[in-house]
This record gives sequence, C-alpha cells and structure tokens, in this order.
Amino acid sequence: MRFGSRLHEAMDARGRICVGIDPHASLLHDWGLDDDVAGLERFALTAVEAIAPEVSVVKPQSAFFERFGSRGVAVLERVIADSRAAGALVLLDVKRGDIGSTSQAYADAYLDPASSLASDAITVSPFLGFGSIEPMIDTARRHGAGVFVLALTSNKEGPEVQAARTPSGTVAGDVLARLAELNAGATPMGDFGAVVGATIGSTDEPLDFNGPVLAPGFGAQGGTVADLRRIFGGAVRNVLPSSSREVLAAGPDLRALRAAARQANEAVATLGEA
Ligand SMILES: O=c1ccn([C@@H]2O[C@H](COP(=O)(O)O)[C@@H](O)[C@H]2O)c(=O)[nH]1
Repeated sequence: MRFGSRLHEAMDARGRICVGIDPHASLLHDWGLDDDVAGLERFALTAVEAIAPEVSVVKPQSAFFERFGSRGVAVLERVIADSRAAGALVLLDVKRGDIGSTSQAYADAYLDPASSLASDAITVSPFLGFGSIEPMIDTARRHGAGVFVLALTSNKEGPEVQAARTPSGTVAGDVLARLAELNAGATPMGDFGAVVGATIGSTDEPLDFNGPVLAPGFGAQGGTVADLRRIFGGAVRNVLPSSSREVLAAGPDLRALRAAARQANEAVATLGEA
C-alpha cells in the first residue's frame, strides 16, 4: 500500500501525534545514563518499547545516533526495526539533499527495503533545487514509501532562505506547489509531505497540497494546539504534530513515557474535527 494511504490509516487507528526519538546528551544524563553507546541504546530502546505501540509515527533523529559512529547507527537500525515491529510507521529525520546522483545513494540507503536503515519515510532538503531530490521521490514511489520536504521550518533562521522571492512567489511557496503537483488526484492523500513548523506563527503560503504535513516544534519549542489551528486552518486534517523532548523528558519510567505519549496524542486529537 502507498505511504499516504498507510499514514492515513495509522492516524485513524492510533492518532496523529508523531513522537521523536532524540537521544540528547542532556536527556541521557536526566535518565541516569552515560553519554556513550550503551546509554544511547538503553535510552532509545526504552523509548521505543514505551512509545511505538501507542502512536502512528515514530521519528528517530539520525544525528543523535550518528554522533556515536557505526555503533550508534547500529542502534538506529534497532530503533527502526523495533518501532515497525510494534506497528508504528518510521519517519527517519535525516534531512538529506545533494546533487541528483548522490541523492540516489541516499534514497538507496533510507528507502530501499533491502537496506537495514529502510524507513517508511524520510525528511529531505530541497535547497539544492527541487529537481535534485527527484531520485528520492522516484525511489519512494517505487517502494511505497514517503518523503517529507523542508518548506517552512521551525527554526527562526528558516525565513532567510524559505521566504526569499522567486519569479513565481517564494522558495517555500515553490516547494509547496511542486508537492501539490506530485500529490494531485491521490486519495485519501498523497505520499509527498512538507515540513512546516508549529512555531512559524502564520503564513500566507497555501498549505492544502493534498499531502501530509510534519509539524515539528510542538511542545519543547513552544508550538501549541492553538498555533496549529491558526497556521493550518482548513488544511489541519493532514497535519502530524511532532514532539520529541517534551515526551522523552517523562522517562526513564516506561509507564510515565507511555502516559506522556498518550497525553500528547490526546492533546491533538481534536485537530481533524471541524
Ligand atoms: O523544522 C524542523 C524540522 C525538523 N525538526 C526536528 O524535529 C525535532 C524537534 O524536537 P523537539 O525536542 O520536539 O523540539 C528535532 O529532531 C529537530 O531536528 C525541527 O525541530 N524543526
């Protein structure tokens, strides 16, 4: 089944919160763990055991695993496998983007089921030009996976690039228009999403592009349910608010972590209603 259909089903069955697995050094410390590979493994697998059976989407942040080299990446492979075994979709946050031939290698690494890092979807950067990410889009399409393209990111520096004027509007607006073309006619929604931060305040860009929207910045970065309603308006039904630190701070107790994930899910449950 295509990614957009799988995501739609998962959101219906398990709710719309996406929980990030971000093993920050400070969180490892707060959990009483050392900032080493053993601490990383304990942290990440505990979080997955508590959270993955509860939510529709788990979003491991690759950077926090890569910082431990190949042994950290091996833990990431376990996180992906265990999350999927628990019934969650895995959106791997890697924000890759390069010239087309290198983008193909990234696509093979993260979207080809033959890879040990294969995920249901990944985040990608279009800032080398939208055409440069086409190998990732084509590979996703071939394997029933998804791609989330950075558009209006949650960090305050984002507008320097994303609000820049182009002949047809803005950089972000052009990304959203390309996504609308890719998702045209798909039901219940397309496979190609955007990343739009829950912290951006408001935007005039059209967010109804018939695809999923990852909205990071909900929780620890200050984004609220009211912000999501204001930013997305009628397009809010396809929004996946994403929260990492706010949920993970409830650990290391499994029940407390699970309760935090449920609470985050409940907080955004009404977003799809009129
Ligand atoms: O615009 C973006 C894109 C990605 N992120 C990532 O999401 C999480 C946010 O973590 P919190 O602890 O909930 O703040 C993190 O992995 C970021 O790299 C983002 O924040 N904004």
